[in-house]
Amino acid sequence: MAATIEPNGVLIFTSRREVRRAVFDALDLDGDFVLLSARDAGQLEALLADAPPLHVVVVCADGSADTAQGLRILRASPAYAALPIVYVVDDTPGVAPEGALDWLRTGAIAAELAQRVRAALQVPAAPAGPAATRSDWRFAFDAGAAWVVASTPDGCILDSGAAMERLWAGSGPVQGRLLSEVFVLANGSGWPVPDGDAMPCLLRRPDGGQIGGEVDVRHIVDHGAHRIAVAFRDLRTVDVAERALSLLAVLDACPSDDDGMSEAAALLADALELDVVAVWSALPESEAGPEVLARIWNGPTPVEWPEAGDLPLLKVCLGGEPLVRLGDDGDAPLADPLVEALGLRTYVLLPLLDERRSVIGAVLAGRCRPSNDARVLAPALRAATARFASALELRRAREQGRARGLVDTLTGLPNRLLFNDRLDTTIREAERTGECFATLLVDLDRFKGINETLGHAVGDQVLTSVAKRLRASVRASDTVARYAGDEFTLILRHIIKRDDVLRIAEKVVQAMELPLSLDDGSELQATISVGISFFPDDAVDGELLLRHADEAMYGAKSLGRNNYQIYAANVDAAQQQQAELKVRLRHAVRNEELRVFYQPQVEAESEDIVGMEALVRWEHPELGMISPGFFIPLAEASGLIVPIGEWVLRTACAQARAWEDRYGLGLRLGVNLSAVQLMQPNLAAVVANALRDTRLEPGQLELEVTESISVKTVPHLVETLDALHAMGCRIAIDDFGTGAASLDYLRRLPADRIKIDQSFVRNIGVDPDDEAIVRATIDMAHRLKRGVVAEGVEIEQHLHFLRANGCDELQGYLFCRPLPTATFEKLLGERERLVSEGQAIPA
Ligand SMILES: Nc1nc2c(ncn2[C@@H]2O[C@@H]3COP(=O)(O)O[C@H]4[C@@H](O)[C@H](n5cnc6c(=O)[nH]c(N)nc65)O[C@@H]4COP(=O)(O)O[C@H]3[C@H]2O)c(=O)[nH]1
Repeated sequence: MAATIEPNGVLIFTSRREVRRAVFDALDLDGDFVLLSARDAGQLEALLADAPPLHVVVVCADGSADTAQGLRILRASPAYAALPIVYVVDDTPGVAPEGALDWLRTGAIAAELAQRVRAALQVPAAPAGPAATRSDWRFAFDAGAAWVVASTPDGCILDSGAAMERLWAGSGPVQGRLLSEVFVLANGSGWPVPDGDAMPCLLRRPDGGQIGGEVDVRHIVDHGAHRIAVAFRDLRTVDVAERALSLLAVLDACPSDDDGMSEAAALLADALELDVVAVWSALPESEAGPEVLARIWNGPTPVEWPEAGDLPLLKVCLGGEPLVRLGDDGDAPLADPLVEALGLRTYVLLPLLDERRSVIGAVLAGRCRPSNDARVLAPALRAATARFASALELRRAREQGRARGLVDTLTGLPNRLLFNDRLDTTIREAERTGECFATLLVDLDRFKGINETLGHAVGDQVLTSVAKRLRASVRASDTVARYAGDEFTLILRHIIKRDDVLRIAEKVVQAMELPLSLDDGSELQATISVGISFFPDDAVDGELLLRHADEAMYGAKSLGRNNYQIYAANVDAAQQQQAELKVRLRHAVRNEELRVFYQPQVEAESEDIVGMEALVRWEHPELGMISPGFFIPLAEASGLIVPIGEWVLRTACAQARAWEDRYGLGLRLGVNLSAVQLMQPNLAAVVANALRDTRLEPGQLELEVTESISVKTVPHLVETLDALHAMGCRIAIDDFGTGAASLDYLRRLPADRIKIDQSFVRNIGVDPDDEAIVRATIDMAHRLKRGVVAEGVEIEQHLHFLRANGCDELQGYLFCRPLPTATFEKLLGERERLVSEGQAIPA
């Protein structure tokens, strides 16, 4: 008989619930580990008293007194003193926790922890006492930096990283040298210097070679000894394009008003070490002459600026000609009072062009010394110029009056210019916050025909009504703009799941279903085609996002109009893959490739588990775990959802019964029913058989019916659900609030509970409209004597809001992700253990 391999005991010690949860999720997938957790030193002590077999400890190095106390308890126990510890540290660089065998940042738990714990298991137990291993200096620096560590105060280099060895290569060991021999600080300071970042510095090699760069310096304590850690960044590797791009990103963060323009000019001057940056606006039709909008002068002495109208170079540039002078060589420059007054030896004067390529201003960048960095200067300035030009155009539009310039007079919606500005702002924010959003391009089908046959007045009425319906289909925080003629553009913010956007797109298309009423009392049926692209998946710049949405919109048109399509980089390939998967899915049940995961639902006040939702997964042999969000629609389209749904129901009921027999908690089991299943005349019999065969109490089974299923499209929906209800099963309305008929649903269906859709929960703290919907939904459900579960509870803020507003139960990543059967079982086991010990129940 093969020997069974005992799982390794891993102790997780942290008071931070989100870290505990992440560690649990990362380690508890394959059953290799038995996990124990302690939140504080007291709990740790109680746990160790039972002498559980432990092999590795994962500790969150939060610097707290309680963590230090816990570590002392661990080290004081002879059985555990030599256990390897893997530390989890926050994402900012810090100092190595004493005695760390290994460490990782919190952000890397999911990707790296299991591997590091396995590696730690291979390390022979170290003798108790302070670690004698070589220190790991990655704590002090970003990964990949070329670092050295020196003693203090003499600055003798004791240790160095691989990147440093590479820079030093072929020149003997760097250890033993003095910091002052190796690093020459540009400001002339001698070593040691205080802590600091990005200090310009030369790395001097014994072969005489010098490398220009920067150093970050940290004074750290390692095992009680004071050290200086120095990280060197080789600036030779900074590529031209990268510098231009990062400059552009900085400039982009400036607002597009006059202050923003001065801010951008100052940033440009700093980044490129320019002595002067000036921006002029010049309207071709204006008699007033060029107007200075921003003027940065970093030159040695104050100067008197000549009148803009008297500058020959500016005049040439405003005529559309760029002027570049990078040193004293070449033809004698055109005499210019400004160049002379400022003493410029290097300058670039570029025209600013609007979208129609008309000159609307000029930008001057210059230095009082010759330049040898034209490769950086030219592209960086070109990038900056585009930014100044669009700010200038926007400013001009604002000057012309908000009503005329930025808002479309017919529909009252933002126009193209304002939309582009909002899109840029949204991109900048999203880059900072990591938010995902969608861009929709909406085109009226056959609008040209309406305009030509019924006249422009009717065309205008159609556009106005469509604008109103679009505005009404989305949230107040979303943008709807009239982009051009019959084209509208939308930005849908804070998107987590693509499905959320598809739902809104569906709503937008459906919003046109009712005919539009015209002024003369007649009616007209309009339809629209919608293209969707996603930031950042499809593109990270506004122009490309719109281009992709446009392509998708043409895809919708070619599919017969009156529908929406998502941008797909390669539509054919995606369709081909779907067709192949459909074939494969046919055999998934037989091949035992489907799995049921379970996600706990907890009582809002106590956070104790009261139920679970069964969620199917497809473990494709080559593609790995496939989400139901992807394959359930395929299964529905091919009718395969009927056998798959029945398999999920039977598997989950049998499991719920087994847990009931073992733990007796009366947990409720939620199982999703799709519209196709609800259309089967024998559904009630299928459910009854599953309950009979598995011996699960009908009252423990909750069938979840999504709100998007329409009473109209599923014949006998009410009767079917009534029959299931009469059997004793509970009915929950899933995704509540996302459809058009929420109230109607509640009144007509025998629902016991509603599940607030996660798109609303996610916007708690983000969108007051959605908060109001959540509050109203809870209130309405309670008035109608229905229970409420909130889905997608991810952060403490969601929890507090939902609790404060009386939501009964909660489900979401904050408490637990959907878990495979074995892991869920461990969760129940852990709960039982804590309850039997009289301890608080794990959240
Ligand atoms: N972002 C986020 N998501 C959270 C959080 N908590 C739970 N979720 C996810 O939200 C979904 C909840 O299920 P659903 O609304 O019924 O939505 C389900 C359901 O409509 C469908 N589905 C899953 N299993 C079945 C099934 O057996 N039969 C049918 N007909 N549909 C199923 O697929 C959908 C997606 O399932 P999953 O991918 O498992 O996604 C699950 C779950 O993993 C959270 O805090 N944040």
